[in-house]
Amino acid sequence: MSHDLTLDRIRQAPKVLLHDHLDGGLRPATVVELADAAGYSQLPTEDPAELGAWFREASHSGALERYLETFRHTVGVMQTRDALVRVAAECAEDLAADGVVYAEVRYAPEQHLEAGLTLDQVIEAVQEGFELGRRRAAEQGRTITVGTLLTAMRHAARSREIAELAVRYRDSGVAGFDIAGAEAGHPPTRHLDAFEYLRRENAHFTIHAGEAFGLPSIWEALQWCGADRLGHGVRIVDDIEQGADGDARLGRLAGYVRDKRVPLEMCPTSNVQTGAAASIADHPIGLLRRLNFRVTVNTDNRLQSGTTLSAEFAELCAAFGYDWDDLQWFTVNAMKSAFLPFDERLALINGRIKPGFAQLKWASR
Ligand SMILES: O=c1[nH]cnc2c1ncn2[C@@H]1O[C@H](CO)[C@@H](O)[C@H]1O
Ligand SMILES: [Zn+2]
Repeated sequence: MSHDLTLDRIRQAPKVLLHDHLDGGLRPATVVELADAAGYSQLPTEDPAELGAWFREASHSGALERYLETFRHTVGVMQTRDALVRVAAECAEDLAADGVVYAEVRYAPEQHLEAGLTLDQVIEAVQEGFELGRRRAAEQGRTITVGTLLTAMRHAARSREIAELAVRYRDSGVAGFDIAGAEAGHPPTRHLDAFEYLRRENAHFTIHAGEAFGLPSIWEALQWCGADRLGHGVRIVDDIEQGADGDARLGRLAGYVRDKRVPLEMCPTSNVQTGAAASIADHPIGLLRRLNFRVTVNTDNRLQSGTTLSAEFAELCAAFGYDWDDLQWFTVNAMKSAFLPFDERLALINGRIKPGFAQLKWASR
């Protein structure tokens, strides 16, 4: 690793985040305060530092299903308008403080109805929170653009309804759609009507696929559902054969993913926690980057992983020796893959990302 790629310097780089869950990114202290306000008594501890450590440990179980159990506490305290506004505002502020200039943050509106909010009220509260956070960040000299992705839970049956909301709110801050939740036993084709509807509406969507389940999940997400991007997609390496000579041979599906430049939303720490990768050093991102797949780097759940986008990059630099050019490559990949109009993507690449990295490279000559 080049010695100047410290966490502090990486924070200064203008970064792009495509895969981050709103209910996986609360500050531990906020979880405690919201639980207190709502009379939620199921937290394992009320000490913020201990709670942060608890989330990291409980999420490091080697299984996605166990990892997802921790969300009962965050979703549990995100049931009122005020809570949703606060969590979204803090999310925008925290991402901006980490140097993120463009983010797409996802959440499942259907999980926030327990205290009587309607789906529309949930979406409007979250949008209001992001606008508040954006303004607070701007007051501190940090410009961030945040879009949201509406997630439908893959074990449930509301995907068509949520997809319709993603279309209805697309001019009010919603950038796209996603499905999440336990992957094994819940193939994306169960939600085909939602995806077909979105395609007819010229809308964008990503699908969590190839995380806890392998190639069939990726194949369905792309060839049956028509996903624009893959959430994780790590298991695409199962379709790549590495010869003793160091040569890689791509199967049909891996070849398709690379040829079509399908964006992979990779989340290294999360993948180690759920067992999708043995360690950061063993993470398929090393191979996929070498083979020039359209790889992007993401946080998934900052609370459960105790991470930030800068920290994910720092880990990758330590494991794979990445330099500023690599970090810029991941960032431009992400910006190119965003669910944002082409002219706005280009403006961020040329107006913020390239000048920002040029400055960092210049300073570390
Ligand atoms: O990595 C993941 N894989 C699959 N589902 C996830 C992951 N991270 C979070 N969620 C699920 O998405 C919901 C909405 O944000 C969360 O409540 C959690 O259940
Ligand atoms: Zn995710």
